[in-house]
Amino acid sequence: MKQKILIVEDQFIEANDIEIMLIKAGYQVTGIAHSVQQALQLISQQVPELVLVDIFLKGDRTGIDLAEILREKNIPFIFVSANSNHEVLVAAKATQPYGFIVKPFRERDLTVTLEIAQYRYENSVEAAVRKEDVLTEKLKQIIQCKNSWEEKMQQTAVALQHCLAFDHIEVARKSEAEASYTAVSFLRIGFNEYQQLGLNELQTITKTTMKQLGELQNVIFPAEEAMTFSGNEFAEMTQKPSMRKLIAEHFGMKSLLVLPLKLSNGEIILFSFYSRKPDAYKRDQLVLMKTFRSILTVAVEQMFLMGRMPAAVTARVAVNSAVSSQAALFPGIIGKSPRLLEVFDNITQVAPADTTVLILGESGTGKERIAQSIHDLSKRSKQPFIKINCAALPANLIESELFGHEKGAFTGAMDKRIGKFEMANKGTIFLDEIGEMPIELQSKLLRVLQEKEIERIGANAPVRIDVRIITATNRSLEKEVAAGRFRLDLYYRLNIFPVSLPSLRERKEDIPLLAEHFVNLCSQKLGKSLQLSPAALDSAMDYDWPGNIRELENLVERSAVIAKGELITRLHLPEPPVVDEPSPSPGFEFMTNEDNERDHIIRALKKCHGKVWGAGGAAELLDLHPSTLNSKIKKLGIRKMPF
Ligand SMILES: Nc1ncnc2c1ncn2[C@@H]1O[C@H](COP(=O)(O)OP(=O)(O)OP(=O)(O)O)[C@@H](O)[C@H]1O
Repeated sequence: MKQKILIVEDQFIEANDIEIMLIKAGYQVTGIAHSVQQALQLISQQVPELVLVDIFLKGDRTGIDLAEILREKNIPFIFVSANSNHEVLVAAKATQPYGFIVKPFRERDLTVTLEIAQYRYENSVEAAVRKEDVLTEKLKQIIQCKNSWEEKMQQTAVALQHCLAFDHIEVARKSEAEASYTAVSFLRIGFNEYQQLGLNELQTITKTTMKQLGELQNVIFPAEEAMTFSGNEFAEMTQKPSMRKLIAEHFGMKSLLVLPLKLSNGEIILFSFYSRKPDAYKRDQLVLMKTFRSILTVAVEQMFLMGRMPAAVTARVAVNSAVSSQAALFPGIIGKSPRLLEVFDNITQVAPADTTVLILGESGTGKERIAQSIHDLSKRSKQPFIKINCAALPANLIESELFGHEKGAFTGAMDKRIGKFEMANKGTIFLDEIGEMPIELQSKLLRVLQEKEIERIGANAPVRIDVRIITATNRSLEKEVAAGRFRLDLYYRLNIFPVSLPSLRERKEDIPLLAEHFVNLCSQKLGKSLQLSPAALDSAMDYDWPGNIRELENLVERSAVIAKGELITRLHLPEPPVVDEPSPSPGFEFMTNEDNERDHIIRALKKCHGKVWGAGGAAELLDLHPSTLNSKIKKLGIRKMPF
């Protein structure tokens, strides 16, 4: 039986059309609402399995307002709208819909969108179940090993990290008889690396006396319910002196999720997860943690039976040999910044499943490396990992490259050829620069995703394949969809599990480690023992890195070759960005289109201080692809000069 669907649409005729399409396709329509209020009324009478929501509705509330309520109620929804401008897409996307369908649409578009929604929903449910299974298994192992209480807690923290990302965790115990908590807490300092923070550490780091710390510990917050605090709520909660305020201020934490566990003897164990991201914890994370509550309670209770939590905790850096290190799991991926750790968390979560992954990030941020890691950490690791760059192939070759061809399928097809998809069978295919895939081919890719079969050009029967798909792009696919260059249904199929890679500018704290790594690689290559001078490192920290890690890697290599001795005293960074002055006002003379375009680009470059790529760059401002802008700069002969 297909899903029960509620239609929320204020245009009578359109609502009617949708209803006819749905019924014809075998869906059950629970009702048609013309406003948010009416929709809520209908939902209170019968909960639908999915809601189709128009964005602009009669009344003062929009479909986006309804979407937020639906998320609260855990009811999946799809937007239906004629308006696909970028701002609306961004606002709609923030509500995490299961699909988006643009009017006017055909019956087939609607049914495909519904199928994708179903697939995505099942995937998210399956992901939650998988996380719970993995956590249960890990907790069992932790209980059985003969470690101390703190070690067990640290291992529990590591296990939880894969379910809920955090930068600091505190586990506190409050017995009925006692007025204050005893707590053990860990600050994340690397992937699977935590520093245990006891009162002694806090005293040193925060320059607070033991007496003051004792007083702060006595400020206890009610802990009956699982709750999240972010944004203003977090700021308000951390106004008055307390341990929470101390942690927030000294470690830069910006949001909190608290999860109280009530043990059978009445004691309360309070898990506090802190994150440096202001919006890390929302309803979804809360729901997920609540589902883990019972398995955590049982596990913590058993850990208690084996050893009490110490009243005063001595601090030390907790390094656990039982957990795999970053170097072992992600060889060659350097960095410890919170943004990169978040990426590692995402990868470890998604790698074991067959879920399709979309890697987003500027050029040179390491998308290919990350794709390789996902493959290496998956159960397909012994099978092929096939990469293909959709931007590097001429449009007329991509199809045969991807799907292969039969002998004589087209002029020049002298032999039968196996395509990349077939080569990747049982393994993983990595489609880089997916945003560049020609629209005609996108429907074929969609078919592979839906039917799990491919057809060689010129063949008369499809071939079944079992391939995990990882894609990557440095473009905004939403913008591509809005511009009609990328299929919305394909976007939803690919965007099941997005992993966003930070630019190097967003994780400058990793530059010293990365620079050292590349210097070591050069030393090996050149048979020297190279070092980077502090001044050269400082210049790297000040630079904007539009080309990200690849640019850093290339610059280190170039500077190493140029360096006279073994000390690299200078990184040969590009000259500060400089651009022409726009042409003087034309007065009564007419300007050509070319002059206008030239001036327009120069103004944009000046506004962005000469930056072309990435966030805040001229390409973004002009809504152009950076390489398109670069070729225009060349073509229009825009020269460099100081500004
Ligand atoms: N975290 C990292 N640590 C060390 N080296 C890295 C890291 N990330 C990327 N690199 C190196 O930087 C270079 C660029 O990485 P990669 O090719 O994966 O980037 P990309 O995002 O796929 O680029 P593009 O979008 O241009 O295809 C590679 O040589 C890669 O090995």
